[in-house]
Amino acid sequence: MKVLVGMSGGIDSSVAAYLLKQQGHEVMGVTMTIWNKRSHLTRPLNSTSCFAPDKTEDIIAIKKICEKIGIEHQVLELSDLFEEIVLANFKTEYMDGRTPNPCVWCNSKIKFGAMVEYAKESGLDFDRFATGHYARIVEENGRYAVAKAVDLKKDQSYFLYRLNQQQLARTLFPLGAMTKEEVRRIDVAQGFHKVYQEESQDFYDGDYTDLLDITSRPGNIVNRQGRVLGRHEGIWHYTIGQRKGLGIAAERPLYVLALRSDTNEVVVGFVEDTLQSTVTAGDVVWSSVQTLQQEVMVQAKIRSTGFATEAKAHQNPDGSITAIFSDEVKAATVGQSLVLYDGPVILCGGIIVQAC
Ligand SMILES: Nc1ncnc2c1ncn2[C@@H]1O[C@H](COP(=O)(O)OP(=O)(O)OP(=O)(O)O)[C@@H](O)[C@H]1O
Repeated sequence: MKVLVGMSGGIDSSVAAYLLKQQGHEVMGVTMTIWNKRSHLTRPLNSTSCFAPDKTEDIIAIKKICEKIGIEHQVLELSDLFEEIVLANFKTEYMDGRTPNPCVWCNSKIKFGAMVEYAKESGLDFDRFATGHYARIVEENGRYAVAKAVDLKKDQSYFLYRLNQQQLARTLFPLGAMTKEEVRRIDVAQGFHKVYQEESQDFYDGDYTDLLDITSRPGNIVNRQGRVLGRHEGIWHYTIGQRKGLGIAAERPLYVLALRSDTNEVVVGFVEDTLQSTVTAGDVVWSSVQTLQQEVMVQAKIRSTGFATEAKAHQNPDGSITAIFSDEVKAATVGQSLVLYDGPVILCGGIIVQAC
């Protein structure tokens, strides 16, 4: 089989490409560059970031690894698309007071979407696209679904729930059944990386004001009753559930409860105000099932970190999904994703529109 592997220069994609080659596939590496338009920004991330390999030395290092594995390598310049699709969405969401997860968006729209299509249009010949993600794809009753990785500590299935059936059908995750330890051992044995590489951590580690080309709009920090407690420098500097850095003295710790874009207010409250039991998500992507015909018990995740917890889920007449958690969850955030699992397998997921 001809397999195109997304190469970030990190341990995981290097080992994924190596394993596919060992299995006898015809492998080729591809690296997308997406930050070129924004070279004025501080370096987005550590050297293994999904978004980092835009510097010449990074590309040279990736090409060296590909040479070692014995595969061809191509660079695809996608900064226009990244700007149009991921950054534009990120900006709109933030300006509207939501907290988006750009990695979820980028995976479905760019990495497993536009990049793969662009690679085909550029004349690259391949049957499957592979990455070094820790996740699995299962096929049942004619449908593909994303499932958790065997190494639960490394599981990245949450970030991949928006992949559609067509994307899943052409995708391979060679590391899904491996532990990070095993992968690291292969990397060391093959000498792909001389120094230990940090994992990708976040989307962008600079100031969002620079990234989004927006000017700060100071406003009020208020409590749930509307009483003004302090001032803020722009609502996008805050995240729901945040406790530190509010700069307000109170008898008990305060948490960010909501970001109101219409009034430009940050709403704060006490820990008990951050707890919710009912979370609703729209713009649903169906993975192992096409619909929820009746109420089902699931394990649900409302953010990329932490484990899934028990909930009862149902589909609403407008197509959205609602999870009612057995134990209250903390700071479910509008704009993040609600992902429902049946054991290790993703049933569906969507963008959180309401939590109470
Ligand atoms: N710029 C890129 N071009 C092509 N594929 C990429 C790029 N960045 C990341 N990928 C693919 O997406 C996978 C997951 O990316 P992520 O940023 O989560 O890195 P990671 O888990 O630290 O993996 P790695 O160790 O390979 O960097 C990578 O293993 C790689 O296959």
